Amino acid sequence: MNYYEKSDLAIRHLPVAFHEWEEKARHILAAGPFGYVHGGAGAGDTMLANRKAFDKYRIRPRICCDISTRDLTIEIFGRKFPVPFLLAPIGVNSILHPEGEIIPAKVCADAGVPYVLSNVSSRSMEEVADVMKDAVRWFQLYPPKDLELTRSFLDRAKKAGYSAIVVTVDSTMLGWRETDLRNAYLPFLEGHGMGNYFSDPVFRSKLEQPPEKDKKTAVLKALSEGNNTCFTWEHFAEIRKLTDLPLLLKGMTHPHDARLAIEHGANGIIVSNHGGRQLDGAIATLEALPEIVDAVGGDVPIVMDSGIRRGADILKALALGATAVLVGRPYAYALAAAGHIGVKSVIENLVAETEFQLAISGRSSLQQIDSSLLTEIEV
Ligand SMILES: Cc1cc2nc3c(=O)[nH]c(=O)nc-3n(C[C@H](O)[C@H](O)[C@H](O)COP(=O)(O)O)c2cc1C
Ligand SMILES: CCCCCCC(=O)C(=O)O
Repeated sequence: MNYYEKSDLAIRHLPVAFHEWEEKARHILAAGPFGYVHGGAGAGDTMLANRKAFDKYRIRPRICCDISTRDLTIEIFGRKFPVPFLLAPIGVNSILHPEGEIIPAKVCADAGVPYVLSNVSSRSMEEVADVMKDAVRWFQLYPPKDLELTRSFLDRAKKAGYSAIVVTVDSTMLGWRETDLRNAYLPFLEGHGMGNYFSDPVFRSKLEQPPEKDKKTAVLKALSEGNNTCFTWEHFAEIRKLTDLPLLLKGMTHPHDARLAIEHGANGIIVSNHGGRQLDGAIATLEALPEIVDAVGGDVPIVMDSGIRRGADILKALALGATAVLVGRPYAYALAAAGHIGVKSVIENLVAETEFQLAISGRSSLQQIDSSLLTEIEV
């Protein structure tokens, strides 16, 4: 995208930076939904640490390099993606916009950016797949306690064209979220985020009454499946046996867990602390990344998230060894504030800014990004 196209966006008075989208969303949303997206666990220390970690690194540009062509493509599981980011799984999008996950799915499909659909999406995985046509999509799974239900989710995802499964393991118990406690707000209890459960034949077969007749019991049953506090490596190995799709394990910050994930059949790992929403006081993901990169030794792709807000963040994560990153809250705020045009604008700006940053750092392709891009400073 060039400056003239960008000025077209400016004419429409759309926000540009993350904090502007955040403020727009704060004004548009009621306290409950806004607090749910915005909040972190406990004192919010980890959420803050995720951002501060990026300040420890500065980009040291090279000069007099030919940057007349720029290549932002990456490859994961044999597929080429146009940019080094995917949209993170964010559940309950109906608290942000009536069309819910349909909007980010459509925008991703148009832009060629892969979309990771949440297990607790408001819309079913089939509805989302329908609007994405042939575009790349992954499905995120909160491993249910019930193996038959797990199999059903995995089979449905494969049938609906999802090409990888992201198993999130850092939220088998929801974090201590003080904003939500203060607001007495949990979107699931209002029926949000049940698109995949309520449309699932196995899930429905376990209910005495269908969700249409007894929603409260169905919601509580779904939540109890997802609150899978017994989950261990043995269960992950079971999931491995249930699908031939590539499996990524999301929610780790320890290098030993990265190795264990690979030993138990993971094809990729996602370094994440859930945007600081789960374990307050936990290590920032950018701080955890280098040790994990060492431990993995190039065996599988490493995706990283938590705190990615702009192009410089993406380049820093890649320079420290990530293959790609996930973008979370930025698109959630844009969805709430401006729907389709909002999410589209966030993606377009991120692509454009990443390309500018790459070029002005003296590199013409992501293959040239390594630790020599960065210098660590005292903060
Ligand atoms: C409102 C909200 C809902 C989320 N829902 C999910 C989810 O359903 N599944 C999941 O694996 N991660 C979920 N996440 C975590 C994101 O995938 C991602 O790890 C996080 O947003 C990254 O942090 P950041 O948004 O601060 O960059 C959610 C995050 C937010 C903010
Ligand atoms: C078993 C349901 C857990 C949903 C967690 C949603 C989420 O990831 C978040 O709010 O963060």
